[in-house]
Amino acid sequence: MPCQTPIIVALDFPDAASAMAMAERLDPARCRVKVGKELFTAAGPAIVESLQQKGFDVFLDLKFHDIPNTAAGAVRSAAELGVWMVNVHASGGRRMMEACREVLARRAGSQPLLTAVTVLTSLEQEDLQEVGLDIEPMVQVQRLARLVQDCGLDGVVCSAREAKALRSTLGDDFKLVTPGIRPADASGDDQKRIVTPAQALENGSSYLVIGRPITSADDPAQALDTILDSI
Ligand SMILES: O=c1ccn([C@@H]2O[C@H](COP(=O)(O)O)[C@@H](O)[C@H]2O)c(=O)[nH]1
Repeated sequence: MPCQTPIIVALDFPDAASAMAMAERLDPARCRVKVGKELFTAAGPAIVESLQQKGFDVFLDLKFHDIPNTAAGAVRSAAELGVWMVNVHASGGRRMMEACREVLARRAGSQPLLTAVTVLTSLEQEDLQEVGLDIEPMVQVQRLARLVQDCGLDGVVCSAREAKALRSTLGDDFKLVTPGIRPADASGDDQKRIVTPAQALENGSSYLVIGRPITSADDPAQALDTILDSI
C-alpha cells in the first residue's frame, strides 16, 4: 500500500543491520524512510534496495554539491536505484541544478522527485555570518527557493519556519521538505530552526523529516503513532 502520511523517518544508523532492524518496526504505509550520508557510506546502494523490497519509498538524502557534470551523474545514479526522492544543495547554483534536472528529464522510466537544500536546519543567523553570509536564514531560504523553482526542481529542503512564506509565494505544487521537526517536549539536539509536527503542517510543509524523536524512542512505532495523532 502506498504511504498515506507526510512523515519521512531519517534512518541515521552506522550499519545496515541497525537500519533494517528499525525498518522492521515501521510500516511503509505510515512513513517513508530517508537514507543519509552515514548509512549510505556504510551500507551502500544495497541498503536502498533492501528498504525498497520491504515496501518503503526511499528519500536518498546525499545533498549532492559539485560541478554540474559530477552532480548530474550522481543524480542519475540515484535515479537508477529507483529512489523516490533525491537532493542536491541549492548553493551549487543554477547550472548545477539545471544539469541535474536535465539528466532526469532525458532518462526513460520513472523519475525521482528532485529537491534542493536551502539553509540547513542546524544553522542560525550567527552561523551564516561566520561563513560570510550577512543575511537572515529566512531571507536566504527565500532567495534560494526562488532559484530552485526557476531551475525546474520539484521543491526544497528548508525549516518549517520558512514554510508559510514559501508556500504563499511558490504555490501549492512546490514540495517543502522540512527536517528540524520536534514534538513540543523533545530535545532539539543539534537542530536550531525547529518546529512541532502540527505547526509544520499548518505552515504548509509537504513532508516532515523526523529522525531521533522516532528512532531513539523506546517504541519507535508508538512514537510515530503519537506524532501522527498530533497532526
Ligand atoms: O537542513 C537539513 C537537511 C537535512 N537534515 C537531515 O534530516 C534528519 C533530521 O534528523 P533528526 O534526528 O530529526 O534531527 C537528519 O538525517 C539530517 O541529516 C536536517 O536535519 N536538516
